[in-house]
Amino acid sequence: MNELPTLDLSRFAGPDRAAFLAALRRTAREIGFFYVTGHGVPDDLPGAVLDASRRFFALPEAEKLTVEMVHSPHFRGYNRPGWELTRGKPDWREQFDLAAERPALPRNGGLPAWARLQGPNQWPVSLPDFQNVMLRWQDEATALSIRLVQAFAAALEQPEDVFAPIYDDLPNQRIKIIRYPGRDRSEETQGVGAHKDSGFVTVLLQDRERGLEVETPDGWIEAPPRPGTFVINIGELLEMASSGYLKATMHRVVSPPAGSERLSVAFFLGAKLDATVPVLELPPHLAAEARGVTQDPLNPLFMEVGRNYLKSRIRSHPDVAKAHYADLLTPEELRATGPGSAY
Ligand SMILES: O=C(O)CCC(=O)C(=O)O
Ligand SMILES: [Fe+2]
Repeated sequence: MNELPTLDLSRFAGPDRAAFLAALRRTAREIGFFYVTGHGVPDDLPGAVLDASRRFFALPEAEKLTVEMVHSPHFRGYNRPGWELTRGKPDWREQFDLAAERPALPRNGGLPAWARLQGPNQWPVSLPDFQNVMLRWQDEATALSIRLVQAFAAALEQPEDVFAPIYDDLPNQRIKIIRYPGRDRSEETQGVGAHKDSGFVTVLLQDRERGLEVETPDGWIEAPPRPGTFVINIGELLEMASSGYLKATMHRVVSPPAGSERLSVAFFLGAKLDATVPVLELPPHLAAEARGVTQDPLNPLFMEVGRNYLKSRIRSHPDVAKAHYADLLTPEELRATGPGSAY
């Protein structure tokens, strides 16, 4: 196999549903990554989201730094290239993170530490349309992701809404707008290091430049942009809930060549922060094919959604952790300085 399969989600509601679910089940178990068509997202939206993203990155650095992530206990805002780490190594991408727009909870209300993740976004003041476009994308991508989660549930012969109790009302959405600057081939090429995503599913919108790579049983393959599609991948939450039937797959981005750049916008659907991941009871013929969850000692997984999510945010953003979660860090973590001070 040297390219990702393409699945037409509109078949989920059509006469062809059983064949669609069989293809989805096989793809989800073997690769965990695919292109989706028939997704129902309005035609104008992907282009508008990419245009707004391009305008954001074109702002003067001083302005981008007014919304730098370190100002936000909720891990929202801008990171300079090199300021996010994957497995302790800097990713060469600048990015802007936003999530569900909700009020911050009181810090000393006896709530668990992950409750600090909820809160408002930071918005760039000189781009008044940016917020509208991004929140519209958040709504559309949430609807698409929930539809996909329903399809995965159906593919595993569960009720479609089996996961609704852990995403209803307050799903944990996140959008990451990303620009990968070009780099000379003699330099490091980590745009973003190999990782799995943590939530239910990820919906990825790519501009024109390639760079995304996906680990398959036959080795790493490229997942170049294809107009009219999104790249979908399964996160660790669905892998845990399905005892490893649905596969959370490693992926990475290689920096584009010097003189070019790559833009992408990733949407992540996570469960409610106060939820615990349920373990589905699979029918025997599917349970026999489930591979079990792979635990990585460098990245322990927790079934409590808020705890798991806060762990990954703290590991990725040591500067934000020091500014807002110092009470959770060890003296050694607190002493470390600068973006490269991985722990
Ligand atoms: O930019 C991309 O294509 C992928 C980004 C990604 O995997 C992530 O941010 O989790
Ligand atoms: Fe990812």
